Amino acid sequence: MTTLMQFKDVDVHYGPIQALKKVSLTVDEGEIVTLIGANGAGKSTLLMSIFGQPRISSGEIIYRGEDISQKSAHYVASHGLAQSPEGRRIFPGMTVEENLLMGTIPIGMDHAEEDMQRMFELFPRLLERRNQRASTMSGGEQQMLAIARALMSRPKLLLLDEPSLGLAPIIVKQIFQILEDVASTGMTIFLVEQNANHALKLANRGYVMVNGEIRLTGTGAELLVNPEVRDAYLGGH
Ligand SMILES: Nc1ncnc2c1ncn2[C@@H]1O[C@H](COP(=O)(O)OP(=O)(O)OP(=O)(O)O)[C@@H](O)[C@H]1O
Repeated sequence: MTTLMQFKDVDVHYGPIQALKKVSLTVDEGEIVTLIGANGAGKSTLLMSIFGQPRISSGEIIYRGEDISQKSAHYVASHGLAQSPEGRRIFPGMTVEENLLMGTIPIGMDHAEEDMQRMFELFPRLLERRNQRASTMSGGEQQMLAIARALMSRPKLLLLDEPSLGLAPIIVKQIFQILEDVASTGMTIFLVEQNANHALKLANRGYVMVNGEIRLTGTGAELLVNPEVRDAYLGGH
């Protein structure tokens, strides 16, 4: 397997607070890897550090053989990394179509029309809403739009920050079904989630983060039955 992204002993500090402590993890091509952990564990910090905000204080972030930890967000985005951020951050006043076009910024408009059609096949709901302002859509639809927008830059690695956040269980199920569909196209996915149950069922491998440290790692199936994971993240079920 080819390693696509690797964190090697990464530390991140916010002033006196150490948010990431010697974090090491790998994502291989074609895998779905999840990072689970409680509120405040450091999951978003890890994702954002890929784009240089915050900058890491030591260690390396290797992407396709190159240390990208000191590169600009634009450099990272134009080299095949796309993120659907926590809270979605779509443009509320823009239509679905306009939001999708914003996703092409890192690569240019050459394939925009063709890629938009692909997104409408993957997300039929977005086709129905293509001329609607994003702010008028439901939370689940907005999440679909955020994922589709990230895919518009033809990423090699799709980074997702808590796609289930604030959504009703039935919608969460739909979102995870879509992620399975996206993964079946060969896309490599790194998924940060508090919803351990769904995330571990979807993922090939997972990491558990506690207070900025990687506490456990294993296949999704192994972590699902791990007693510590069950107690802390699956409500003991
Ligand atoms: N900009 C910041 N300045 C100072 N401290 C921060 C900043 N952002 C995050 N932190 C702190 O760093 C730690 C990790 O936060 P982070 O948001 O990465 O956690 P998380 O696991 O993503 O949680 P959540 O699920 O709430 O997003 C927390 O203690 C948080 O308070």
